Parts: sequence; structure tokens; C-alpha cells
Amino acid sequence: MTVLDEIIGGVRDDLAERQRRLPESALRDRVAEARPALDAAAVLRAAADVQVIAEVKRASPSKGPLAAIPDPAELAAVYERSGAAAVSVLTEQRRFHGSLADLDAVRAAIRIPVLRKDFVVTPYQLWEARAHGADLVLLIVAALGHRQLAELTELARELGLTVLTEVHDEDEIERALAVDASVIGLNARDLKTLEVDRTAFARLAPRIPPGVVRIAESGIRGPQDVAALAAHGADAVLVGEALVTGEGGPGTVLTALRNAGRR
Ligand SMILES: O=P(O)(O)OC[C@@H](O)[C@@H](O)c1c[nH]c2ccccc12
Repeated sequence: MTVLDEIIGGVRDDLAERQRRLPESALRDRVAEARPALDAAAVLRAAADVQVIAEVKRASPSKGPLAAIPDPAELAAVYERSGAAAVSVLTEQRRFHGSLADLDAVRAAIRIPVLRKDFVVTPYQLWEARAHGADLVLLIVAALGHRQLAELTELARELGLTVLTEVHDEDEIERALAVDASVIGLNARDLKTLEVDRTAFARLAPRIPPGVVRIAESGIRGPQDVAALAAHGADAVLVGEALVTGEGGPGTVLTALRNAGRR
């Protein structure tokens, strides 16, 4: 069993519990009342400079607890003030110590697009994402079968969500393109082994056709990494650990990353 399989097992257990407490019909009612999603793809596509998607990340499976984040709303506000294009909120509980409460807090605090970052395997989680105000949702190709990826992509679009389709190799890029992914995240971390390969973006980005937004995810340590990714055609970078653990605080780190991504 891979790490990814283990995580998904826990996600499914937690999900069953939430579904017992709140039926999908109730979520659908909330979605009907919700403010429509922001067009996050347009935001990312419009910019010349490398955009930063800043992540609210408390812990990770590889490192354990990363940072005490007493107030995710305050962190998200710092991200917004420092020029993040969007904020990613991890909602997975067991390994990342996130929650839908974090998503709610962030959503209420900022006006820029919010990504629900989780291991989405069922439609219920997409309804949840929208009901809690997310504009974007992550779909991890490695976590989904062909039918599942197609169906979840379609429902997400119906809900007005921008899908960030996450890949880690050539085959997964083909699968993402087969569902017409418009925003692709190349994760440098292999979720099956948790190993980071910093050469992945340079190698794989040329396989993604122009017009598709290309996001480099994971393992970005500082300005030098962003400059290299910019040279290889990244439209955006998704950064968690370096922001929540970096010297000088998240605002200072984010500003330095943005400066490194100027074109
Ligand atoms: O903290 P980092 O190395 O900057 O990584 C952020 C983000 O890419 C990472 O949290 C991530 C990318 N894809 C995921 C899928 C699930 C959970 C987490 C992730």
C-alpha cells in the first residue's frame, strides 16, 4: 500500500462520518445560496509574472507538524496583502491537520480565489468545497480512475469551480489533457513515495500545450527555485512549507518569491 492509498483510506472514513451528519441534499441547498465562484483560471492566465498560490499548511506526512497557525484567517490576509494570486487551504485532517473550518475562516478573510486542497474522490467533496466558498478544487490524477476523473471534473465545472488537475508524470499529463484540463499542477512530490524531484517541472512542462495554465507544486524553497521555474515556463507556483516556516515571516518570504518571478 502506498502513502497515497493510506491517506485516501483515512479521507474516506472521515468523509463517511461527515456524510452521516450532513446529507448531500443539505449541501446542495447551501450551494444554491452561495456566492458564485471566482474565475480563478482567468486570474492565473492574465498575469505576465509568475503568480504565487500561497498555502495554509499546518503539517505534512513527510515532516509532521510544520508551524503553529493559530489563526488561518490572519495568515491568509497576510498572503493576500503580500500579493498572492490565490490561497490554498489544506482540509485533510489526519496527515495535514487541516479542516473545513480552516477553509471557512480563510474564505471569510480574503477576496482572492481560494483553493480547497484535499484528496477529492467523491462528488460529495465537490459540493462541500463549493458550499464552503472554494473557487478552485484540486483533483489528483494519481488518486482517481479514468471514469472518476472525468466525472469529478465535469461536476466541478458545473459547480463553477476551476479544477487544478495535479499530475506527476507523462502518463498523468495525457490523462489530464484527455479531460481538457485548463489548469495543470505538476507536483514535484510523488504522493506514492513522498519523494521530491526538483527536475520534474523542467522535464514535464514542455508536454503541456500552450494555453493550459502550468503550475509548479511542492518543494519550492526560495527565490532561486522560483527563478528557475519561471525560466521553464511556470505560470504560477504553489508554495506551503517555505511560507509557513521561512525566516522573516510569510509576508517577507512571499514578496521575495514574487520578485523572483518577475518577467
Ligand atoms: O509545502 P510545499 O512543499 O511548498 O508544497 C505545497 C503543495 O504543493 C503541497 O502541499 C501539495 C501539492 N499537492 C498536494 C496534494 C495533496 C496534499 C498536499 C499537496
